[in-house]
Amino acid sequence: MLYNRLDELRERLDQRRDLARREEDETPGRLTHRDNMVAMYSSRLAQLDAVENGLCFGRLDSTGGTNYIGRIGLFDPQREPLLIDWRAEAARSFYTATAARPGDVTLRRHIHTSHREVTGISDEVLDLSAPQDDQSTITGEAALLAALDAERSGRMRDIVETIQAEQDDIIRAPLDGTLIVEGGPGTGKTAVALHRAAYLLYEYREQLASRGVLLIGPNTMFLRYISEVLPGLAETDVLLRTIGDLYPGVSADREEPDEAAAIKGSETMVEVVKAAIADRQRLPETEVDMDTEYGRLVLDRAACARARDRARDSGKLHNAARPVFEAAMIEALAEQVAERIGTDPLGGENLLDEDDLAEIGRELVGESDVQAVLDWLWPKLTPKLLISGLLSSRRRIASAAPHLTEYQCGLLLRTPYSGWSPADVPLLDEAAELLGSAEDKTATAAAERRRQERAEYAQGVLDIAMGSRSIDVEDEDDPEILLATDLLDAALLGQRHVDVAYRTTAERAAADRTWTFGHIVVDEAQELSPMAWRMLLRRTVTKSMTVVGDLAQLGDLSGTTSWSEALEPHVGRLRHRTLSVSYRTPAEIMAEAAKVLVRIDPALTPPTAARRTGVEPWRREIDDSELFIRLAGLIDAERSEVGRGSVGVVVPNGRLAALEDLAVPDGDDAGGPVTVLTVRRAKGLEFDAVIVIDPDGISSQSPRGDNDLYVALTRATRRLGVIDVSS
Ligand SMILES: Nc1ncnc2c1ncn2[C@@H]1O[C@H](COP(=O)(O)OP(=O)(O)OP(=O)(O)O)[C@@H](O)[C@H]1O
Repeated sequence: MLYNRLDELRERLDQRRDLARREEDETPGRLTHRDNMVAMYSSRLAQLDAVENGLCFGRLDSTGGTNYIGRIGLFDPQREPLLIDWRAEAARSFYTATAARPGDVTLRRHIHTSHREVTGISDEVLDLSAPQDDQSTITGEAALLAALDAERSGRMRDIVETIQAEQDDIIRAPLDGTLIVEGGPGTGKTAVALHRAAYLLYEYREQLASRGVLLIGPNTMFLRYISEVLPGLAETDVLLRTIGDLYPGVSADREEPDEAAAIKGSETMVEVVKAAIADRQRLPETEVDMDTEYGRLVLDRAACARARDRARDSGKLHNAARPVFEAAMIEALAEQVAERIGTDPLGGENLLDEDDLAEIGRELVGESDVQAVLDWLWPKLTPKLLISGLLSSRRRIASAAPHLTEYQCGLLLRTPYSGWSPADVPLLDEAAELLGSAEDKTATAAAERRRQERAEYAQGVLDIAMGSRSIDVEDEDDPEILLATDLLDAALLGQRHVDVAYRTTAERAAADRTWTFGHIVVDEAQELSPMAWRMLLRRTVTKSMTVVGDLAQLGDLSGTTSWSEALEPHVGRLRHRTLSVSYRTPAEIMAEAAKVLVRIDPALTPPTAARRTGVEPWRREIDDSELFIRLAGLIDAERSEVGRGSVGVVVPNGRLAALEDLAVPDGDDAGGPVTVLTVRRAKGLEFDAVIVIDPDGISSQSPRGDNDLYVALTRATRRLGVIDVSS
């Protein structure tokens, strides 16, 4: 019945899309309207396709009746609920009712399906005095344990069927303010962060639809790993980004030494960027000369300094202050011309008046020699020009960052046009803030801004009404909503000829550096440097954020060591929540990792493992010369243990090149995929079996090497092996 309803809805959307496609009115406004409608229907259809598997996964019996819980809400034609969206308040006790505190819940049933078939159920009877079906068994943990033991495919799955009470509490926490979620490895921080994004988009639809939600992850491999979770929950309007690709038009894939990244991440770089800009506001050694139609004109250093001071004192950003500098320089040049051609031979006042001077000034501005001098003394700068100019000149680095040693200056130095590293990106953003736009602020620019605002408004209203709302599918029947979007389209997008193609909020946000989001979720947040936080905090006006991380897993040298120090000065008081149970790492493996955790900080305690597997971690010592060949054999053995499950081989940075040929990216006849990776890449990921190579090498590769080793040892869901390398 549920699937019949889903099919009906799909068919209806499909018909509407066809109808929209056949729209024949070819006037520009109607064409845009048609394209928008087609895109929106397509995106809604994709959302319905995404919930096909596991559409309904739970049943909740309470004294008030029976409800079915699923990925979306469905209603019958009489508007009676058929399926309750997992995020609705009515579904909440599915996650929170316990035997000790059942509330009015009598039975919780997990329904297991494969495609459209029910393959099993597991029941938890919460009120033992209630009449029981003979078939019911008390299997509250069965669904959870089955999920935890399941093979990992290389893509994270959602946990919507088995969210635990402490996780539910965080997922449904109010939107306002900044929430810090801490928890050890495998406690579900990423899972909770993703489900919270989906929940917030459902619960605060109108607030968030037009501004969108941004999720920051540590690297692109991680973003790929989590990329299927939100679409599977029918949410497509979350922008997933690393800090390195948050700046539109920049893809930061250049590698650099950790030490260089650490320098760039420090907050002192704000002053360095300011100094680099000041450095580009030059003065000539003695004088500058220009050939003009009035002959050769010369301005001395003092005259240039006066013009520079006037521009600096204007309080404007560098690019906006350029016209001030230009005006002061032209004034000085025009006076020189006036003296030359307007002097009264009889000794009276200069023969040229204000208007003449202005006319001379206008002519001088158009002179190419004059412009070349102005560009040299006060160039219009883009962030990319400024930062690449800074980092490719030892002289400029030393002048803008006098606090750095020569060795540190050398670390920052790079050849021009050699691409951007992730740590460069917050510098670009800082530069963009300090430079201001390099475009002339002409009337056209203002008009463009107004046009954008109008388009954004229209798009926002559309998003709210149609595009990015969560699926509460019966709205599809609501004539008011359809009428509203049709009217908006006709009025705003059509009659006013505002030329916006339909783009999701996430797409529009991705293209706009100054976009501010309705909510920001930061995963592996301990890795963010002070400069990265500055960049991110510019993307939120409301400071509504969910920040998840674990300080014990901090690897980045300029990362976060205290949440309150990093954030409270910018966002005010923080709210804190903790996750205490590790769902990934079995007790046997957690015991191994705990030995490293005490080295990091004896006061820290590891999370409690949700399960034991009975499989102890193994340890071998292998001679360096035999490592490759013997490791190949050990990987094969692990693959046969975990079937189609995944194997991860975590190596010190320096061994990656020698061992990466052992990877089997997509799996083969012998088993599932094998990934060979450094700790940085492994962050946030998990594998059925993990082999950690050369733990001492990992520990000693960075001042945070023990943290890295702790991360490496906690990536396995089932099996762990450790190989010490001797030489
Ligand atoms: N309630 C749950 N039901 C089923 N699986 C869960 C649950 N909570 C977490 N998991 C699973 O546990 C594993 C670890 O979760 P996740 O990656 O979110 O943890 P984490 O705290 O982010 O870990 P790390 O800090 O090591 O990156 C994932 O496979 C996740 O799906």
